[in-house]
Amino acid sequence: MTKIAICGALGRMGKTIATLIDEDPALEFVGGVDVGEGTLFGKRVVSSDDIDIFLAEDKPDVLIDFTIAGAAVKNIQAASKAGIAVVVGTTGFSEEQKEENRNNIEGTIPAVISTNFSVGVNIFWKLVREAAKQLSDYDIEVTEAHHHFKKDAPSGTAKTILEIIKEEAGDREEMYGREGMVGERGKEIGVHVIRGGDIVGDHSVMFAGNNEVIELSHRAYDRAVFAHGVIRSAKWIAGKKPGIYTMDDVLGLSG
Ligand SMILES: NC(=O)C1=CN([C@@H]2O[C@H](COP(=O)(O)OP(=O)(O)OC[C@H]3O[C@@H](n4cnc5c(N)ncnc54)[C@H](O)[C@@H]3O)[C@@H](O)[C@H]2O)C=CC1
Ligand SMILES: O=C(O)C1=N[C@H](C(=O)O)C[C@H](O)C1
Repeated sequence: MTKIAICGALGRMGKTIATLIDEDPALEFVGGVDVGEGTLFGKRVVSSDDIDIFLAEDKPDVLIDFTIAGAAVKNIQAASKAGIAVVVGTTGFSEEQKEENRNNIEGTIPAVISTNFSVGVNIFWKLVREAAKQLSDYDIEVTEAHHHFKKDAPSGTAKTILEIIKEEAGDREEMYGREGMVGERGKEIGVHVIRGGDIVGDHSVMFAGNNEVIELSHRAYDRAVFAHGVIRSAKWIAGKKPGIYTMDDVLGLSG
């Protein structure tokens, strides 16, 4: 039985993940951490100030983090001190925060970190990579849409898409929206962010050439698609060697 705790337990993703853990006979939900205290599936959710004592007392095998970037850095540090594996879905990290996470993880604990835990998105990224490689001279535009509560922009998934395109189609400037006399299009990647309603998560990449357009897109209809990937990762990471792993490792798609 793998014991799991969740940081951000009372949030949208936290509750979705806890529901799947509760239904899984191979997993035990031991409780969580959030800004305020509470309960979830009969287990305590403690204040983030008490994370060290919570980890020492409840001893999860895996700590899952879906919070905000600044909080996630501290939570990963706490897991590292306690020697607990982590699965991190939080997005919006700065380069400095990513470096801090690497320092806390490498050589100390195993971690799966992904900007998107949906299996579909992980395959979508591979399709984007192939298209960017083959159509490196086409004009490329990335669009993402999310619910109106989302704090970071562009989404972590869109940032991963931008990294992939730059790796395959050459380093290009990002152009966030366009307004006024913008002149002829340059060697850039247009980036467009939509926020509204309860959109779970849409991403699309357009490759526009002469007389043809190819568009690849992914739409999540339910947060359960992310949560299922998180559960798969939590089962996979328990007992692994220290280091940072990706969903490619979890899904056996590396190499
Ligand atoms: N990688 C992936 O597949 C996915 C990533 N996300 C990311 O996960 C994060 C959370 O998303 P949602 O659940 O929609 O947000 P949310 O706002 O519903 O939940 C975040 C929770 O974290 C709590 N929190 C804030 N500071 C904390 C701290 N110091 N310690 C513990 N808890 C703290 C908040 O009170 C809240 O309950 C975002 O960064 C989002 O982009 C969301 C969906 C999928
Ligand atoms: O905040 C969200 O909701 C989501 N965040 C992730 C991101 O920033 O890419 C993944 C998903 O799109 C939902």
